[in-house]
Order: sequence, then C-alpha cells, then structure tokens
Amino acid sequence: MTQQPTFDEIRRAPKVLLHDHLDGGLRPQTIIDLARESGYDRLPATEAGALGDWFREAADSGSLERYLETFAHTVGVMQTREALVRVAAECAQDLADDGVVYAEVRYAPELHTSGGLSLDQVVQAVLDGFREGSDGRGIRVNSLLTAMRHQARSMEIAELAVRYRDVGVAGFDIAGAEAGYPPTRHLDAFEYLQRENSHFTIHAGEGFGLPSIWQAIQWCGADRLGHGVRIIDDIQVASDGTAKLGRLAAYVRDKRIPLEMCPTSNLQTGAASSLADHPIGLLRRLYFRVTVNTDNRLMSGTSVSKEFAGLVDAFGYGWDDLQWFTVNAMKSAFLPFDERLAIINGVIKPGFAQLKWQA
Ligand SMILES: O=c1[nH]cnc2c1ncn2[C@@H]1O[C@H](CO)[C@@H](O)[C@H]1O
Ligand SMILES: [Zn+2]
Repeated sequence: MTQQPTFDEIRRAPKVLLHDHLDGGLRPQTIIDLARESGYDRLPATEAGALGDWFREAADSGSLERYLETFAHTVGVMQTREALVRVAAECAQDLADDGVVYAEVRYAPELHTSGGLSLDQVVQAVLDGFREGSDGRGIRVNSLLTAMRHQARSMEIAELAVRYRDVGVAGFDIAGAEAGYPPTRHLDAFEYLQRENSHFTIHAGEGFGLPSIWQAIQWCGADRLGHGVRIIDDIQVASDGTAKLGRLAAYVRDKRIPLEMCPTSNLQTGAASSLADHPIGLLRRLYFRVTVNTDNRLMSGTSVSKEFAGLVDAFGYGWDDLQWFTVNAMKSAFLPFDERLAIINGVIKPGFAQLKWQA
C-alpha cells in the first residue's frame, strides 16, 4: 500500500488524457511509410529508430518556436484521407495500449488541406480513424479542433467545431507560437463559441507569461488552460513553504480552472528547467486543478504512463496522487456531466481501487 507505483502498474491504471496533439504523436515507422507513399522527400532520417531520435533531439531545443519546426515533417505526410485515418486509428490504439480510457486529441484542420482535402473532409477522416482505432479497446477518443494563433482562420475552425460537436468533436483550442500572438487576436471566435454554449481551451502560459493567461481567461473565457505553467509567476513562496497567491493565481484556483500540464514538453521548450523543479509540484500541493498530459508523444518520447512515472520519481507521488490527477482530468473533460461521472465512478475509481489493493 505504501509502495511507489511501478511503471507496469501505472500502465494498467485507467487514465485520462486532455492535451495530446495528433500531429505530435505519430509512430516513426508510419511517418516513413506515409512519406514513401506520398513522395515526401524531406525526412531527416529514413529508419524508424533514427527518425524517432531525430524528433526528440530536434524538439529538445529550449525554445517553443524551434520545437514547433519539427511538425513540418508530421504535417507534411498527413495530407490525404488515408493518411489521416491511419494516424488517428494508430493514435487511439497507442493510447489504449497505454491504459488511457478517455482522451481528447487535438489537431489543426487548416494544416491538412494542402493535398486538396476540405476542412470537413479532414475532420471526418480523423473521426473515422478514432472510431476505427478505439473499437473494442476500452477507450473513447474525442477530437478538439485547433486554430493556429498566427493565422486568421479561427472563426472558420470554431464554426467547424460547433458543426461536429454531437459526433465526436468535444471542443476548440488555439496553438502555435505564443509570444507576439495573444489570444485576444481571436476574440471573435471565442465570443462565438460562448454564444453557442461550446467549450474551448487555450494554450497559454507556456512560451509567454501571466498576460497571456490573464487574456485567455478574462478576455477570451477559456474553460481550461493548455500548460498554464507560468501561473507560478503569480505565487510567492516564503522560506517556510507558505504560499501567497496573487489575484490571477487565486482566481484560477478558486474557479477550479483546469491546468493541462505537460511536464516533459515543458523541459524541451524551456518552460521548466527540470522535473523536480517543475511548477506542477507546487501547484499540486496548493490544490490547483492540475491534470497530467503528454502534449506530443513523438517529440517527447512519452506517454501518460511515462509522465506519471516521472512524477512518481521526482515528487514521490503515490496512488492517491495519481488518482487525484486522473479524476481532475475526467472532471475537466469536455463531456456532459453524467458521462464524466459514469467514467469516474464506473471505471477510474474501481480501476485504481484494484491496483491499490494489489500493491
Ligand atoms: O506545446 C505546444 N505549444 C503550442 N503549440 C503547439 C504545441 N504542440 C504542438 N503545437 C502546435 O499545434 C499544432 C496542431 O496540433 C501543431 O502543428 C503545432 O504547430
Ligand atoms: Zn500543446
């Protein structure tokens, strides 16, 4: 009971994933296959092991902008219906193999139209892939549609998200380089989504600090924050460990605004310097609504189980902590309340109870 969860036990626990990019989670061999089929000739390596290494190393640059450059190769091979169905199906399979029972996986439809697909065709292909890959595997995967923050198509993408909301699109997001592209550039899209009673999350407080988080919440009305790590800039910790929250940090905690934290990704982009120093330790101690996520499984060589195992090592977390993160994530999902409750009470709690009992 007091033993630390092992990696194998963590893998068997029912987990929830809210922040994972479809174009950041391809299997290296799939990239190679799809590049060959489509004639994409710019891959930096042609052997799966070497290509996986290249992504992890290239993404480990200390800069969000350089990290994002690696997506040219994944997006480059995701331009046909067949490619999108395959990538989405394999994503669902890989998450199920990792023990994920509910996932919201995001991607930017506007990045997948250079082969002639319409935005609707892109969304339909990914929905079909998730359905195919989830079938019979004890996982449910919904889509989040992302708009790129440096582009001007957010209204179109928001409308797309609303159009598909009853058939597997759970919400909307904006992503891309943060500095210089404040979320308020897309205010019309967020106001439209609010009028439609729709859900959205915003990447904020990763490559840029508090003003970005403040805008995302107080101007745009974000339901959740992608990353949100820089919220610690609004928290002062005294030498005796007591913490004083500024007004924004207090608001985020009081309103139970979910933080979609992605520890390994933050180490690569320089948003945190080491796992032991990652703000997740403090934020968990202060009972912010922290969730644990992968961001980009390919670029970070990670999975939800690996993120959990890393946190167990760094902070000594036990089963109760891992269950708390998981229930937090399920409570924060863009699903109807009764469906969230059914997964918490019917899947998560019994699954963790069994593992705790065995440990
Ligand atoms: O951590 C991140 N921060 C900001 N943008 C990101 C991150 N990871 C991926 N993307 C961006 O989101 C797009 C759609 O999935 C990706 O193509 C990438 O440009
Ligand atoms: Zn992200």
